[in-house]
Amino acid sequence: MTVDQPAVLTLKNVATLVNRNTPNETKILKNLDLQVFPGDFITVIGSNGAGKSTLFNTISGDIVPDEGQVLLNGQDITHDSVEKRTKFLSRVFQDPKMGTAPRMTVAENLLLAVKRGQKRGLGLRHLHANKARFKMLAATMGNGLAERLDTPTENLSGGQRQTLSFLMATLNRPEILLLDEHTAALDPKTSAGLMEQTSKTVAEQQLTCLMITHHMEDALKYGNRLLVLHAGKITLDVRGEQKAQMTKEQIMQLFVD
Ligand SMILES: Nc1ncnc2c1ncn2[C@@H]1O[C@H](COP(=O)(O)OP(=O)(O)OP(=O)(O)O)[C@@H](O)[C@H]1O
Repeated sequence: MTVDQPAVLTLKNVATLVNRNTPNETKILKNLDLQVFPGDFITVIGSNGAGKSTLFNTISGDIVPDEGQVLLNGQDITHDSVEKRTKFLSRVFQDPKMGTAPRMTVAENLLLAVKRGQKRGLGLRHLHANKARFKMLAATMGNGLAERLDTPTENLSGGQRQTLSFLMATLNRPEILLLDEHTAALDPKTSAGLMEQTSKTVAEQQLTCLMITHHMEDALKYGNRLLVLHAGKITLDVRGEQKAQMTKEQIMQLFVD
């Protein structure tokens, strides 16, 4: 992470309303400002309903904010569609079923990920040419995925499927990677394995990444920066040594307060 470089992603005074112009109108994100710098690995925590998913939906383009702007490398992308943003942004969701096409094999899914954002698509005939690379990539995950390249993803375990989603999301080195509780649906051992792999990939590729988690330990252990969201506002934003010094108890206290 380099704060002396210009921000990759900027949220300027972003506000999101629901039930607009009704008596139930509520502001979810409350004029939020955020600058994400190249190589930032930000863990995002907050109680249920704090606005974490709304924040990610705003970054991904699923939600257009009612006020404020979203900028990528200084360019206004506030009104750019989700599809347009897939050129620079990848997201992995909590549900292992979300990131992959179930009837397609592991290799075919990986080919889809390679094709993403390219003007001219790669035909399935390119599968063979990419097989060796896919096998090598899958082998780095160390969970048997490399032996299942020709298996439809619906026949994979949840852990393997989520690992594949993660691989697909990082294959083309996205400028921004959003991890939306991506290990929450996995058993503790599998979850820990994917978290280690995540940390390794983010470091190796020097990715800029935001990760929502409800695991305090993971929020503290991983990343260079920690955000706490509460009632639509960022109530804590620490990085580097300051983050490293934080304890679980201090974070819990923030939630109580
Ligand atoms: N379309 C909507 N209509 C009404 N309220 C909404 C809508 N979308 C979100 N909310 C409310 O906005 C608040 C923030 O929701 P959001 O899903 O962003 O929180 P979160 O921090 O991701 O929560 P969780 O940890 O439970 O996933 C919640 O109180 C939620 O009920």
